Amino acid sequence: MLGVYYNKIQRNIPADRDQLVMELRATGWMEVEDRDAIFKELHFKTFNQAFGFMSRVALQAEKMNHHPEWFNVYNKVQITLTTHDCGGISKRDVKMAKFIDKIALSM
Ligand SMILES: C[C@H](O)[C@H](O)[C@H]1CNC2=NC(N)=NC(=O)C2=N1
Repeated sequence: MLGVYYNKIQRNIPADRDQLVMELRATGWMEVEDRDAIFKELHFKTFNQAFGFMSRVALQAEKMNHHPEWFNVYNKVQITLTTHDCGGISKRDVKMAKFIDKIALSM
């Protein structure tokens, strides 16, 4: 099952990929221009909230063995998601993006 799980969302199945990326776009994610990855910028009220959010995402990332590339300054967190093993966006990234959205809403 690991093979399936890690599968890149193929560019040659545009309908599937477009559907998933469209759903993510609706929640503020965008496709990165120069690599196959998705990106989102989140703003919190305080550094404490931003870091609290990051802590919860970090625990989930470790559980999934799927870690975000991220950058934090005070209350702002920029996140890029991609899958090294397949060199692009996979279902793991979609799962992580949805988790991130859920946690951000709960902060
Ligand atoms: C060797 C290790 O399993 C891999 O590098 C894991 C760790 N974290 C990861 N994180 C992300 N975002 N993508 C990966 O493909 C990935 N793979």
